[in-house]
Amino acid sequence: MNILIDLGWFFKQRKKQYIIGIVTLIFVALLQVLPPKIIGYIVDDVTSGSLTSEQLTKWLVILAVSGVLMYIFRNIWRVMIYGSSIVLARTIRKQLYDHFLKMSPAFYQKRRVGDLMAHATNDVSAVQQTAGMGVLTLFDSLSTGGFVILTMALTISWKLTLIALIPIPLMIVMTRFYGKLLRKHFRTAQEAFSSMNDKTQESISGVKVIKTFGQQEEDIKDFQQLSEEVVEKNMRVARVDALFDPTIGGIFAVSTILSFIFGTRFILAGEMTIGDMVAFSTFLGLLTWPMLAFGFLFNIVERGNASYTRIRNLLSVDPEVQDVEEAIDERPKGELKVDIDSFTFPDDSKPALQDIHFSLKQGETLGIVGKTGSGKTAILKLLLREFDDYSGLITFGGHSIQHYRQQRLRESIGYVPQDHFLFSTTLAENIAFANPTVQMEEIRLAARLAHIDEDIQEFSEGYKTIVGERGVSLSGGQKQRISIARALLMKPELLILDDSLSAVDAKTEEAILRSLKETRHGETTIITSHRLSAIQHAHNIIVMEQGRIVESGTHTELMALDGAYKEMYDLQQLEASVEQGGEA
Ligand SMILES: Nc1ncnc2c1ncn2[C@@H]1O[C@H](COP(=O)(O)OP(=O)(O)OP(=O)(O)O)[C@@H](O)[C@H]1O
Repeated sequence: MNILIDLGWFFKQRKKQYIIGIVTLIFVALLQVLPPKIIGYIVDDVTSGSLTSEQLTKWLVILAVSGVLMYIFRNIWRVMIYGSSIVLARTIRKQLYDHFLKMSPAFYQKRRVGDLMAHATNDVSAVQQTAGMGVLTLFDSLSTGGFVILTMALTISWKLTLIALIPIPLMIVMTRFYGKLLRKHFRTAQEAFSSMNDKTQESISGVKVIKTFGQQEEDIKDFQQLSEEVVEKNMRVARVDALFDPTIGGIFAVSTILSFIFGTRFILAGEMTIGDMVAFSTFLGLLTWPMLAFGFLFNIVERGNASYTRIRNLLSVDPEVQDVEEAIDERPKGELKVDIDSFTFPDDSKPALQDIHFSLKQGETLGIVGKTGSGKTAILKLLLREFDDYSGLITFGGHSIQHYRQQRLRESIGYVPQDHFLFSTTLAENIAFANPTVQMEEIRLAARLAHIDEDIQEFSEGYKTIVGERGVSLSGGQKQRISIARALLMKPELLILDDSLSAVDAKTEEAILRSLKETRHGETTIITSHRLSAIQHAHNIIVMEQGRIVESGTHTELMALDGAYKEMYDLQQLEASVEQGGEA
């Protein structure tokens, strides 16, 4: 029952609705007691031959009125209690969503998307059940059961009532035991569901790779195996589930047998009338639901418990990167100074960056080059505050980047990542992602600067063309340029192109770089690239090797050094001339 206490914060929020719901529920329970009592009276009056038509009408009117009231009250409690449980699901889903958005990439590196989705769907619905059906069954079983038992004891025979209740403690013990078992199995079933969810997500996202490598059959086998596990673990849950009803039914049967044996004796002894016995057995029938509900209650509550524990475990993970107290609430602007002594990725053993020192005045362009895995993106990740755990200091506009509100820092940086992500919406909305209210003219201007406007005009619906599964498929270069337009639209103080021109041809690359140079006068730019043509005109270029800066300077200075940069340059020139020769 812990979960009902753990959800106390929500019950407090919806106090009014729950009170109305529970009070009407209790009224219904009270009203339910009337019909058997009335039937008992009618039976006795019929047996004694004293029933008048007036009396019969009176009883029938009472029955009809209580029926109408029960109809109204049942409706009210459903709206109040079930309605609140839907609000709870929405609240928890929002808590999870807010939490997901607060978390840094390190969090996602450790967790699987399918698992996170399972938390936001299956687990939330199990908790919703607890706040709806769970609360209902708790109060319904207690109030209906309580009133029925009290009426039986006080108006018919307390002795027979006690006899009928003899097997109840056994029922409580058994349902508690099943409840514990159920919680354990339900948790493992939810974990299996998470894994299957994850597999489905991964297979659908990676379907092209799976097909290209002819791995469909293997993938189907993997999926089947996970699916089998889900079935097997849910079967365990179902097996425990299946124990509740027969146990309760069995115990109820014992109660009925006991009350018939002893009821007949009491009638023969003159302690009870036949009408009393008829009423008593109807009351016993009314106890079926509270008893079953009691079983349901354990069932629902234990599922809710397991799911709420999973959700709370997830919510209790603090974001690695957080705003400091009284963080600067302004967009940083000005000189960028990077002094990183050392940085190691979480769970990694050797540093990814060491002794990285450079500065960049406002309006300047920095080029970062180096072999794959040399640490170019790692520097950018620290600038974006994806990780805070490094020794050294990065300042932007004279303050440590860790002293700005993260939101402000991110607003001032237009980051075009290597792996582009476009949403399944229109091209215009994809470009205006960071500022959805922006005018179409500005969207087009950004697209023109990124040299994607012409391509977009060629699509049948222009800027309204939908991207992704439901719409047009874009080439790698087109996606890159849309991502660049998206970043440019933010009018960032610092534009970062992380190898973002790799999929466009040399001519388009040059045109984009020229537009950037012409339009971004006072703003700073960082470009990482394998292709030296992209950074050749930068004010400063750093050459990375195994997480360290091995050379730095302008293109001319670096060429004069005759080191790693010159070697890369010569190699790329050679490649270019071979390609040209090949084409000729
Ligand atoms: N999240 C991470 N966790 C652990 N190690 C990482 C992580 N990201 C990158 N690395 C490692 O850090 C090193 C530097 O990677 P980085 O992505 O900065 O290289 P890069 O120069 O940008 O390469 P590329 O040009 O291929 O993008 C690599 O050895 C890489 O394996």
